[in-house]
Amino acid sequence: MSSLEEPLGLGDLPKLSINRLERFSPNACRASADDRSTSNYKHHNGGNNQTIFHSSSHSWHMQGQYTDSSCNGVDMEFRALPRKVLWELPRFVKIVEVGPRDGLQNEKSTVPASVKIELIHKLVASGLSVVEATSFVSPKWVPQLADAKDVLQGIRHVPDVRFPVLTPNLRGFEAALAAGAKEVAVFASASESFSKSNLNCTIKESLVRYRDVVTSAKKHGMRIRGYVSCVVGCPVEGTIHPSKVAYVAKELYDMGCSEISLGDTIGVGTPGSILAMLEAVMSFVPVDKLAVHFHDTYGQALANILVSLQLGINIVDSSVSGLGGCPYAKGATGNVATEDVVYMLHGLGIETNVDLNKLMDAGDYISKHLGRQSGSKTTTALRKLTT
Ligand SMILES: CC(C)(COP(=O)([O-])OP(=O)([O-])OC[C@H]1O[C@@H](n2cnc3c(N)ncnc32)[C@H](O)[C@@H]1OP(=O)([O-])[O-])[C@@H](O)C(=O)NCCC(=O)NCCSC(=O)C[C@@](C)(O)CC(=O)[O-]
Repeated sequence: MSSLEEPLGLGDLPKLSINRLERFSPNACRASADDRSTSNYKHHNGGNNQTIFHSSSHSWHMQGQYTDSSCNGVDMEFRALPRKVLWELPRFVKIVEVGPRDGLQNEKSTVPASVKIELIHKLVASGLSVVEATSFVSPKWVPQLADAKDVLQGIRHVPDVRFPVLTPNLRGFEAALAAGAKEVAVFASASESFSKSNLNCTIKESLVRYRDVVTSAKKHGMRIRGYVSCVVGCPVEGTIHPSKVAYVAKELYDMGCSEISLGDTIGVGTPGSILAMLEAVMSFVPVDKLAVHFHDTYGQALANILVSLQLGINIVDSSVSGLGGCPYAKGATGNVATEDVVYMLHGLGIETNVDLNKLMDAGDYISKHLGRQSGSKTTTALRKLTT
């Protein structure tokens, strides 16, 4: 990665020539070795999820206590800020790339299976370890993904990467199994209207179907992801109450889904509404089982991710180049771009194991195929700098 692609961190701020910020350079007012030991090293989720507030070799450090005598009261006050805001951030975030499925299911022209396969290979080459590959849904409903079997066939030899696929019913599950899927996802909604338009059934009916899918998947030792869509708003019903989301999330979790992804399908959430929704869900589902899935219709997705991370969530869904939109959610734009998520996370010193450069190559590949500019602001900015 060239220096241009390195996200600006706090350590870069003195270059902005703002005097007061110079105090925040990485070498100013370093914590003593003792400070960096136990008191500033926090674990949560029973120790599985280390927070960023640690003393590793990230591009910048945020120790919580400072013993350097040159630090006066004002310094201390400013130094408390990153601690206050960033204390809960995880050290590592798992990105679930949904571009090949969520991204391409809404395209006007159908993308050939060979292009989808090449895209998935490129995404994997960037370091992504979970790529949602396709859906085994009715081709009458989503013709863009009618080639699900061919896509799975084309990636069957890729080692060490998880490729979950969407299954709306037992029929889809069986087709996925026969095609070699090792992991499936079921997708319910917190909105009755959306459930009807997306699955042609009520929320309760969908949960009954999913119980069958989960039971069968478990028999085959498969991991099951559960989605809840419309977690803050529905294109028909408007605002969705957090209790409805909590109910569906709990049902999916209780039936055996190992991870619950909370989808703001139409991208109307703000950190305020997301916080309220997450608080409700977290009363029923452990935070380390939750993922967030934000569409960026109103430009709120990165802010919503940040607030989710602050609450302890460390799994984020995103779509390369911001591809996407749901065919049954009018007006919804793409998912938050994976490139932008990676840029933000790296800027916060959070590890992802993703190479931004290679990820942008994957984004360029699919954008070129679709004949349009990348929907990633990071790619747009960096490409301008480098060409
Ligand atoms: C659930 C159904 C099938 C019900 O659709 P239906 O019409 O009520 O079902 P049906 O049982 O009457 O079947 C209709 C036809 O589809 C066939 N069929 C039935 N099932 C399958 C299957 N699995 N695979 C292939 N074919 C299937 C079935 O055999 C029949 O074929 P026909 O006899 O007419 O020739 C339909 O509504 C459907 O496929 N819906 C999926 C829609 C979809 O994929 N939407 C996008 C998902 S995105 C999302 O939910 C949000 C998310 C996850 O991204 C998160 C977020 O952004 O918030």
